[in-house]
Amino acid sequence: MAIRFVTSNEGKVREAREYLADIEPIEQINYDYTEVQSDSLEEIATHGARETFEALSSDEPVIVDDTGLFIDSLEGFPGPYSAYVEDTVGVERVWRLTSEEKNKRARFRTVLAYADETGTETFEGSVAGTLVAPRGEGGFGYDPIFEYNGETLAEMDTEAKNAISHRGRALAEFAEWYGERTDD
Ligand SMILES: O=c1[nH]c(=O)c2ncn([C@@H]3O[C@H](COP(=O)(O)OP(=O)(O)OP(=O)(O)O)[C@@H](O)[C@H]3O)c2[nH]1
Ligand SMILES: [Mg+2]
Repeated sequence: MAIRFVTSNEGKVREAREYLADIEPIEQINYDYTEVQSDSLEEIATHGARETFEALSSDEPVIVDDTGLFIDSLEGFPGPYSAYVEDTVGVERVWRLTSEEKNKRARFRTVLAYADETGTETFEGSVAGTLVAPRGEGGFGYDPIFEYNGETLAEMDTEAKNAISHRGRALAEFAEWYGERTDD
């Protein structure tokens, strides 16, 4: 049975497909679920997945991915507001905000929520890295300013990014759980 990935972000879908291709087909759908006002990615993703599953008549399970960039020197900003901050001030200015700070550490976190008729489950992944001046053409979002092991996420191909990324780790957890569950 296909899994419906509820998102407007094609980069997320590309990464999920690369990872889950052998498990289930991933179908992208747009559904404007309520983004609850919360500083918890888990709460936002769980509500989104549940609401979407209940609203659509099909039995096919849904997943929602809520991601944030948490910058140490800015007390975790933009965190759950990462999409809003990218759309308003943009990635380049987020870099400039932190370029003067001594501590350039940041962390990406993804919470993936899965919902079907039996309930909702969440899976989490995170990666720590260093903020740098933008480099690379791949990826999306904040990828060009986030360096891991000498390379920005935008300098990696999808497979290399998935192997170390917040989303890749959440997808790995999900795939393990989903595999065990469909075995029996
Ligand atoms: O450098 C990045 N590497 C990533 O792997 C990544 N994943 C998400 N993001 C960005 O973080 C915000 C998440 O917001 P978000 O979870 O609400 O997603 P979104 O609004 O883009 O799509 P949707 O799924 O909500 O429709 C948005 O600004 C995304 O561009 C990333 N940036
Ligand atoms: Mg969003």
